[in-house]
Amino acid sequence: MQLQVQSLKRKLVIVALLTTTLTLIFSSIAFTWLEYYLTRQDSERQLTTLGSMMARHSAHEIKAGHIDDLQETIRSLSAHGDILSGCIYDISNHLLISYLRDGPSSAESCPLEGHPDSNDPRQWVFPIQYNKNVIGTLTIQATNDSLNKRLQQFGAFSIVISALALLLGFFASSRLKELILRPLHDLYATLKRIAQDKDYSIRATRETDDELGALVDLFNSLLHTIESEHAALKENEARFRKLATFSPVGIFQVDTQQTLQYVNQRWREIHQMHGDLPELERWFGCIAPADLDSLRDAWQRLTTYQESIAMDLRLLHRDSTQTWIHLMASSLNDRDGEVIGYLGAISDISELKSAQLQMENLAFYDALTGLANRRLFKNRLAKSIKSAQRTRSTLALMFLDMDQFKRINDSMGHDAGDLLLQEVARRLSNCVRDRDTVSRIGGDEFTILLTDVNHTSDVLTVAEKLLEALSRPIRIKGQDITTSVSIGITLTPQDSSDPNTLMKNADLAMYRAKELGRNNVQFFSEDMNRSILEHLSWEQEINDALTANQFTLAYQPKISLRDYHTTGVEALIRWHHPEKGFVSPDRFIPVAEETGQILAIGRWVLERSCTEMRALLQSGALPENARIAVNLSARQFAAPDLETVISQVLQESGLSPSNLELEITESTLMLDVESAIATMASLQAIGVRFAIDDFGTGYSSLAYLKRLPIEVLKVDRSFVLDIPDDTNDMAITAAVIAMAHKLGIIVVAEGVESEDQVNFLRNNLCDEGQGYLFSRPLTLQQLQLFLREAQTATLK
Ligand SMILES: Nc1nc2c(ncn2[C@@H]2O[C@H](COP(=O)(O)O[C@H]3[C@@H](O)[C@H](n4cnc5c(=O)[nH]c(N)nc54)O[C@@H]3COP(=O)(O)O)[C@@H](O)[C@H]2O)c(=O)[nH]1
Repeated sequence: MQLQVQSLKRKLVIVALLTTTLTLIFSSIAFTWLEYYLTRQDSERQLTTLGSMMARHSAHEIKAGHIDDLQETIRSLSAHGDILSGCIYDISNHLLISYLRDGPSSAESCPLEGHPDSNDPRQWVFPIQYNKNVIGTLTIQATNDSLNKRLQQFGAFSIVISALALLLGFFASSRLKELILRPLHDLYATLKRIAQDKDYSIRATRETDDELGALVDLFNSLLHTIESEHAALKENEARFRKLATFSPVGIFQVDTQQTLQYVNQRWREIHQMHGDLPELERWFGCIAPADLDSLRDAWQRLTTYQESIAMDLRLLHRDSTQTWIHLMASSLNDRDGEVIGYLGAISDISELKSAQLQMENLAFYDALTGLANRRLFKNRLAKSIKSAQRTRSTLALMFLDMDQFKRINDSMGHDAGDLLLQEVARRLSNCVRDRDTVSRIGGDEFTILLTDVNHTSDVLTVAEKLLEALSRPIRIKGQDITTSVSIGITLTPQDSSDPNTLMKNADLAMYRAKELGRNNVQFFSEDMNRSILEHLSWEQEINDALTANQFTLAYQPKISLRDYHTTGVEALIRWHHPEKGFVSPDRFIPVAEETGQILAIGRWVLERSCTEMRALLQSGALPENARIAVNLSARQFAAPDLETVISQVLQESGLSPSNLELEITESTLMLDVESAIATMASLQAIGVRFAIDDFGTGYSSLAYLKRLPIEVLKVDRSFVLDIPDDTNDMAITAAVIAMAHKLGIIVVAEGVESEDQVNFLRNNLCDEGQGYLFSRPLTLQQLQLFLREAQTATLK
């Protein structure tokens, strides 16, 4: 800036001097030339006049022959300093008389005598006339001496004048500089000081009354405005700072780089944070993990779309305590709308929250036991029903009523009654999972909501646990009190999906339990009651059957429909109950599946079938590529140790994996296709083959079928059953066979009972058949006989 001011000064001086110099040069040249021209003209006029006068005068003297007088006349030319020579000639141009300024020896001579005119002086020739007759000639030669002298004098004068003018110009420009630039410089210096000191009270001094003075006035008035606004701004800021400092609300400011710029005292108090301002991330780190995602989400929306924040959050302190805060934040924008930061406020709403919680507690919780009240229970029941409908899961609603509570309450007083209810509530809560809801819906009535019920037997287990928990004596006021409850149970979706109906169902079931002699559990539906009880007894009996070796295996041959040879056998479990007789696998396998007993049963079936198959193969009863097909239930298939179990069984029995075929139903495979593919692939890798059982009864997803490593597909017997009467079933069976062949899968038709069915299956190129037509499931001995007879028949 300084540099520019100096350059302005220099420019001003240079321009002034240059202008003056050029003006002087041009005017000097012009005046000199004019002077020269005029002086020369004047000198020539004088010499012409002198020559004319002398010629006229000489005429008389020549005529009169007065040569002496002529001499006198010509000598008068000496009065004129510039005349070099004057010569008078007669008519014949003979020199009569002459005047030579520098004497006869000078270089000058009379021109008509033919002397060279070396210096080229100016020359005039005048005829001398007498009575209009030319009687002679006068010549005059003159130098430019006086002209030159005059020019020299003029030049010297001009130089002196120019020098004076230049001096004057320099002086004038310095003065000008002083007059214009100094006020400008002062103005500049003032501005610089203001900028440096931020002191808007400084004023520039007005020194002139001209435009510069007006500029200073304008500048000062501008300063005045800025000073006032600055003061107002400072006042506002001071007010804000004071407000912020003493504010009961925590205030914070974040810049666009996401750095905390300012927090007030209250903000620090709420956060229990002192020292340097934390990074925004560290601040976020103080927020309870449960609220962090929503805060990040809101902050993202604030910084991206300038959406203001207003939310409740929990702040975690180092001492593990927490503070509820209400956070509000919005963007700060400049005049052009550009975001320049974010301003926010937080207030401690812990007390508000706890009051709210208390209110909620009053509204939703039982003040005596702290359990959910009827309102909250019904609320949760409705929500759980919806969620169970979505996830296709089962809920159980239990209605509990304390037996003899009124008697205890009346005899021991209400205090004791309250203590009893509190203890009952505690014991009930201890018997269920956290996600289940226990509530006291009034007096001595409790309800329990069990979510995600896997098996109905589990509900009974919980109910029995509750009965047991409450059967233990409760010590109140030094007295052991024995109490019991009657429990009514209803299930959704089985009984109803309406909350009120379910409450009514459970209530009714509870009354039935009371009628049946208290300390009792009853399910709402009779069927359910029966089936649950049956279920429980089956569970026990299966355990007994396993230990008492009541299970056996039957084998049903699979026959090639091309040449009717036995390709393998399917192992089917049989249970000969000591009292009930033959129990169908359809009856006990689902129970074993529910209780998990299927794992033990399944292992037994695998071990027995593999061992017996190995013996059959070794005896040559079956061809060496024959396979034993073993059914795997869903739970078995999903067991993480399936591969280990199969490998162990194969190793122990000595059966080659290539002689083992595992049958899995379509529905089992579809439970989790990806993991089914992985399980099958790992077993296939050791040489075990897979068959898909009951094909057509489940999802029949051909898309999945392509992805599953299946080698055998068993068409469900429900399709074979009505061949040749049901054209639909026939079309489906034919299509399934064709499709499976396209995928390179062997097809086995189940439940083949007639020749017509065989003909149809053969016509449609079905590979194998299994059914009563060929053989019912056989004992090992029967199978051996069957195979022997088949071999004999083939030989014949
Ligand atoms: N997880 C296990 N499941 C097993 C095991 N053993 C049997 N089962 C499954 O139980 C269901 C009933 O089996 P079962 O009563 O043994 O019936 C089988 C055959 O007897 C019957 N069958 C065979 N041919 C015919 C016929 O021509 N007509 C007719 N009405 N029924 C016939 O079909 C049953 C075999 O079916 P599948 O297994 O689909 O090939 C049954 O689902 C068995 O799978 C076991 O050890 N583990």
